[in-house]
Amino acid sequence: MTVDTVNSVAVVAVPFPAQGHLNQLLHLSLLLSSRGLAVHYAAPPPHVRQARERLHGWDPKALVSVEFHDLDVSSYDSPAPDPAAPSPFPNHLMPMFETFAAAARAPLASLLGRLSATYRRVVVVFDRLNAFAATEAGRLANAEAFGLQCVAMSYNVGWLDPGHRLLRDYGLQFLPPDACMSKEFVDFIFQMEQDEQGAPIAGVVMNTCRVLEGEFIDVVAEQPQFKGQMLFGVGPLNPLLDADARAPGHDARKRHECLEWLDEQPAASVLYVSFGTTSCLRAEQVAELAAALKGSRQRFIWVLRDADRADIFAESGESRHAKFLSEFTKETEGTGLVITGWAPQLEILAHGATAAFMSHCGWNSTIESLSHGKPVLAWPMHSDQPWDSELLCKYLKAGLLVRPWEKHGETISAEAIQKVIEEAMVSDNGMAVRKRAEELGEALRASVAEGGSSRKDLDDFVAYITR
Ligand SMILES: O=c1ccn([C@@H]2O[C@H](COP(=O)(O)OP(=O)(O)O[C@H]3O[C@H](CO)[C@@H](O)[C@H](O)[C@H]3O)[C@@H](O)[C@H]2O)c(=O)[nH]1
Repeated sequence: MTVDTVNSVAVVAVPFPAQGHLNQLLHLSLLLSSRGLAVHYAAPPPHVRQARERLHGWDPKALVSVEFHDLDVSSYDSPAPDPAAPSPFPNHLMPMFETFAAAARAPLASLLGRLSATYRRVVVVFDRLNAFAATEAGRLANAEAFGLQCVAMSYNVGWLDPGHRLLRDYGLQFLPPDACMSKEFVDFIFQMEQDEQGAPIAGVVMNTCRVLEGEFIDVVAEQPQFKGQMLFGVGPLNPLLDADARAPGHDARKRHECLEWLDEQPAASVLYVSFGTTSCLRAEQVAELAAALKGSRQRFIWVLRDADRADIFAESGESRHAKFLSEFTKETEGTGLVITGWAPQLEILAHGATAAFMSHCGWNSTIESLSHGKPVLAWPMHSDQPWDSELLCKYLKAGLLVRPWEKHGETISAEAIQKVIEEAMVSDNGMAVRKRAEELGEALRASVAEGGSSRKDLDDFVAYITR
């Protein structure tokens, strides 16, 4: 591949505007720009800013290698999430999702038009929720489109055929999408799929790899919907940090205080607790979890925050738990830390003092945890998370279930939570699950290293788009 071949290709990344998606396309953008490709990242202005400010695991200086573009969309409501809502799905984000889907197409088309006039080829890598980007790429003679799959590939197997033999063989349950997502969001996905039917898609880049989902990737490749598409399993996309948990280019003066605290703790002694960016716990559930953490006498870091707003910069920064926290932090001083702001999750997971992760099983959290060799205490909240929890606990055997999704309407008692914490942190079974996660961590590291399957798929993807 000559320098000219690389230079004559522009990659345009089009993320879906929510943290768990912005993040993955930014990792991929940085990986591609580190290979010398011209990469453009296009999103509504607050989401460009969000993706840049929350970048993790990379030297922030790397951001200069990507060109960021604002896709101006009209204003939308950005309400606070409702922790007491009957459905755990973050429906408060719907006005923004709908505005984005309707309005981002025109500014994207104009960006693609400009790039198409300058470059030999324009490669659009779009979040698979944004199929309109593939339609726009299809209007240009020198553009092609690849979807980025931001959730487990095995999720597609369940989505296409919940009774598939592979699921039956492993005793895995796939819940219908409309059980775990709001009706509005399911309708939104189907509407987008329908509108863009026939959009020309060259292939799918997957934030997963053969170590985790080889059998499922093979099944998906056989499905009529994916026939003729190339599949590239390039994950984990998140950087893999060493156990000293120092991201490249890190500035010791800006290191989060929780990392200093972790430095003081014994190896593999801390439970990390966090539920991503789209979930809230009801006040009574917060109290039960707090009692479990205290009762277990295990060291912990707990990220206690609500779901993001559509525009995270509209957030007040105040925690609704401030009163409860002033007491709890006194009672647990020395044993645990509570973070109400943004936590450096990758660094925490990489740290040698971290033993395990109590998580809602968002796909980022799942793959970030496994890629740092840490098991998951699975507490799925909505969307693909119940599936990820099945995969983690029953298939990969690197997770322990805190509570099945079916009980999402109930408050889980402190005793029940504490039992799982103790199982993970001190029992023989917990040790076996931790060992299994460690093995997977090593296998994932090997996947992205020279000779590994993810490295090869990324090489193949770059070779194909620069052909
Ligand atoms: O204080 C925090 C909180 C979160 N994170 C990061 O934020 C991301 C959260 O992503 P994820 O774990 O996937 O959870 P959600 O934010 O809930 O992600 C949404 O998007 C995912 C990808 O589509 C889906 O798998 C989830 O179900 C969906 O809720 C991860 O990279 C975390 O490392 C931090 O760094 N610090």
